[in-house]
Amino acid sequence: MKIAPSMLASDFTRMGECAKSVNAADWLHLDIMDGHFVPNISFGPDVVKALRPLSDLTFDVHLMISHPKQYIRQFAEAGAEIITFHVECDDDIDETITEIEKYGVKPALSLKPGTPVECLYPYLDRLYMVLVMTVEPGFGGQKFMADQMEKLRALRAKRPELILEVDGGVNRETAPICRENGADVAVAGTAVFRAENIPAEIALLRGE
Ligand SMILES: O=C(CO)[C@@H](O)[C@H](O)COP(=O)(O)O
Repeated sequence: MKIAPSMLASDFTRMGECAKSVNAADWLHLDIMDGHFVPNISFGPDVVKALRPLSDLTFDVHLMISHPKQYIRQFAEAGAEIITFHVECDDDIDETITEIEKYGVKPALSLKPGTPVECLYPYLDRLYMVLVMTVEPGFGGQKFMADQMEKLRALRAKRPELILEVDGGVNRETAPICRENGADVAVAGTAVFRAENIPAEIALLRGE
């Protein structure tokens, strides 16, 4: 399982150093929150752009915003390689996927814990990845929701080749549950950035 540390859990006074500190990981997860789709506000495309030259990891941008379509160009130009947006957003889903594809970025969809997995089915053929939220989006440091694992199993059965990412509450205890249920990538914020030995923690979460 690949590990994508979430910069939301990093020390914002030294984000550059924090991005470099997780170079042993696979992807860098960048949580974008607008204070409307979720109650929290994080950071925007300028921060993604500033971090881009500091890391060779795949930039995995997760848009928790009500109107993703109008911001796709900015995040693509900032260096996003994967852009995930939410099936519950207020924009047209197919049009937003088309906008992501227009910039040569890989499109992904996410869903909140209360949203049935079937809501994603009409779009699966167009997606590179699905991000299954294992907490209510908005804040780091929440408890992992194991009941979301059935979504992973349903998606794997429906589209065996689809990349499946999990996000929220992933730590030493819950990472094995994600692996057992077929997650390809796990986002981990608190577990990675609060670790005493970050590379060792990443290896542990990967299952090495
Ligand atoms: O998108 C989110 C929260 O909305 C996640 O990326 C969390 O930020 C993951 O943080 P931890 O649960 O690992 O602390």
